[in-house]
Amino acid sequence: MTATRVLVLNSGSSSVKYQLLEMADGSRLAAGIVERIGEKQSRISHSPLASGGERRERAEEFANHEAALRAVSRELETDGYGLEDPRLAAIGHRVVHGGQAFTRPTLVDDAVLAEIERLIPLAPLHNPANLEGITTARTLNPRVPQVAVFDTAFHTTMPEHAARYALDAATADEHRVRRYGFHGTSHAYVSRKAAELLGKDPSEANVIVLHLGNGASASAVRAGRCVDTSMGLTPLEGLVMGTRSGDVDPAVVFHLVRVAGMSVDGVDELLNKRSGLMGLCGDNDMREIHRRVEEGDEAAKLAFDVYVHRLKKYIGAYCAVLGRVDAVAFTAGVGENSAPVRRAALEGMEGLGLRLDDARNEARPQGPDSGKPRLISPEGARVAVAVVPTDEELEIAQQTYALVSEEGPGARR
Ligand SMILES: Nc1ncnc2c1ncn2[C@@H]1O[C@H](COP(=O)(O)OP(=O)(O)O)[C@@H](O)[C@H]1O
Ligand SMILES: CC(=O)OP(=O)(O)O
Ligand SMILES: [Mg+2]
Repeated sequence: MTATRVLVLNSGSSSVKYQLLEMADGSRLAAGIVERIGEKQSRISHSPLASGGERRERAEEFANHEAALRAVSRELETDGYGLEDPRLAAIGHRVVHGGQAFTRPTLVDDAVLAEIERLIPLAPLHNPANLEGITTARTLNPRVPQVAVFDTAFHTTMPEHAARYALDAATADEHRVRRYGFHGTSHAYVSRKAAELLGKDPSEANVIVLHLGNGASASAVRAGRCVDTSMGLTPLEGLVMGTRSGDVDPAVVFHLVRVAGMSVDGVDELLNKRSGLMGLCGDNDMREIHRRVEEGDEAAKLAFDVYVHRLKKYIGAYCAVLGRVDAVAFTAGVGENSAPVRRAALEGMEGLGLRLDDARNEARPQGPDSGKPRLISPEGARVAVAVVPTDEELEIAQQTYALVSEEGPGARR
């Protein structure tokens, strides 16, 4: 029996999203999410897609990622897709921080695990969860290859002048302080899809990708290679996010420590978890912010305006970095669904060739078209503006499968 299936695990700080894909035809066999890991009301929601069976949802206390993954394994087993299934070719894991060491998908061994662990200080919210996902998956099936696909990998092509902070060089080198960038799997996938939508080869297209989810980042992609991105040493720099501040004057930190008497950990927590949209108006969900703006809520309006102003600045910056822009692609939860954010972000940018067709921007394609990339700029616009739904799980599965197919049975350990 040939092994043609890939299980993808995306372990976040408090959730695990997973998908089982059949690579022979690209179909999804099962998918689900475990949420609120470590809390009393954690829950699992599992959809057996291939059989068309009902979604199964259940509340259960999952103390950690190991318990969550064991539950995922049991759900898959119930559908006849146990982790011991010989049709499983590999398990692909999203790993957020790969530092400079990892520039491509990598077969996991003890040395790879040690390096992911060494990078924890640079991604304290994400890498520990990714590690626990990998070690648990290895325990559940020690024979199937485990592949790590890094958020940072796509950004390793950034030129040194974009990756460097203007800091004392010896200190920066000693402590690996540089800009790494994140969400790379999404930026890679979406920039390629945007080129395809224009009927171009990725090597011919310059694309600005705006990945606007809970975490948010922008990238400038020239001829299929990333040349700049908004996240830096950690996923805190750049755009305004759900709970993260994005760019601030670094002296804000000294001020809060020296004058406000906060601890360094306190400031870290403030900037990562109590800032962004949440900090400005008490809500991190863009849908809720739209609702409050409609009602005339001023704090929500200010949060929306700060979010959009930052976004606009990065779009302008990346027009300058790229010189010629073929497409601007909006993606992830906010980018794919919020017509008001897209409209406000591009307002007044006609001078840069950026225009929207309002009817296209407001349209909400249903059914099989809902997941497809679509243009929202008018016919004949100098720069194409597009909504391109991201699919990090599919991209991780394809990169994982390509690696184990290349390596052949020797990849098995
Ligand atoms: N219809 C919508 N309008 C505006 N924002 C939306 C809509 N649907 C989802 N979102 C926003 O998308 C965000 C989550 O994006 P997502 O890409 O799923 O995040 P992540 O994968 O980082 O958890 C939330 O802030 C949510 O408010
Ligand atoms: C790197 C990052 O910010 O990831 P997420 O958006 O999943 O939090
Ligand atoms: Mg996401």
